[in-house]
Amino acid sequence: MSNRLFVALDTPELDKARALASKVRHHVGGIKLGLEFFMANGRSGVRDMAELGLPIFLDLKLHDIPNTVAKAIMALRGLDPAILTVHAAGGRAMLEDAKAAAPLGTKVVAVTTLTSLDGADLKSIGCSGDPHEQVLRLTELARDAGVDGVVCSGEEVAAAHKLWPKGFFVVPGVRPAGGVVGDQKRVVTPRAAVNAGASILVIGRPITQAEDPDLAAREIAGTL
Ligand SMILES: O=c1ccn([C@@H]2O[C@H](COP(=O)(O)O)[C@@H](O)[C@H]2O)c(=O)[nH]1
Repeated sequence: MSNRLFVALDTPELDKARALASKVRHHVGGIKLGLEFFMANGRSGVRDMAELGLPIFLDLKLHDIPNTVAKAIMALRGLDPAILTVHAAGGRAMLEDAKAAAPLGTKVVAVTTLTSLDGADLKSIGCSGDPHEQVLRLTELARDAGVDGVVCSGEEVAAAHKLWPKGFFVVPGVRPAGGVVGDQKRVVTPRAAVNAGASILVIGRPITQAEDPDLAAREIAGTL
């Protein structure tokens, strides 16, 4: 992928998403649409955004029993996003069925441990080990289940890449040096994420909430 920067357009407003995408389109390699966009705009909204001609990453983070996830993915047929997310914690059978249900051209990527969680959060939901161990455990599971890659933070991507040299690694929780971290807890800079082995970076607010999103995207892309 020539430009590894995917912009997260986290808004329910189609017009706003379209306007932002038009502003940054020359500095990003793709567009990430998440739950808030999909809940508000559905399939037609995704189709609308695809008209810009950039790859679409549909970040729905599906997590349910295997049959339900597979049927949900089949119901997306026709949209054929470049990338689609499911939660690795759904387990091996769910990951296998998700991959089998997805169109050939769609990379199915498993979320390992949300970048908004730290060790204390994991402990509070009953997970033993720190985020690093949890990411590696779920990376092995995703690899063995036959999906295309994982989502992890820039703090774990080098170790995950070592476990799975042919995997596709999506890294959110990325902030330019000194940027506002917000609700993210495991954060690295764009350059550090790429150096550690990220296949693509997902960056939202540092671009979409900047005074000049076009300039912010250009500056970030320039550091990669
Ligand atoms: O572990 C994860 C998985 C997905 N995300 C998504 O990435 C973007 C990050 O947005 P920022 O504004 O740059 O924080 C957002 O759409 C999340 O849903 C993540 O952050 N962490």
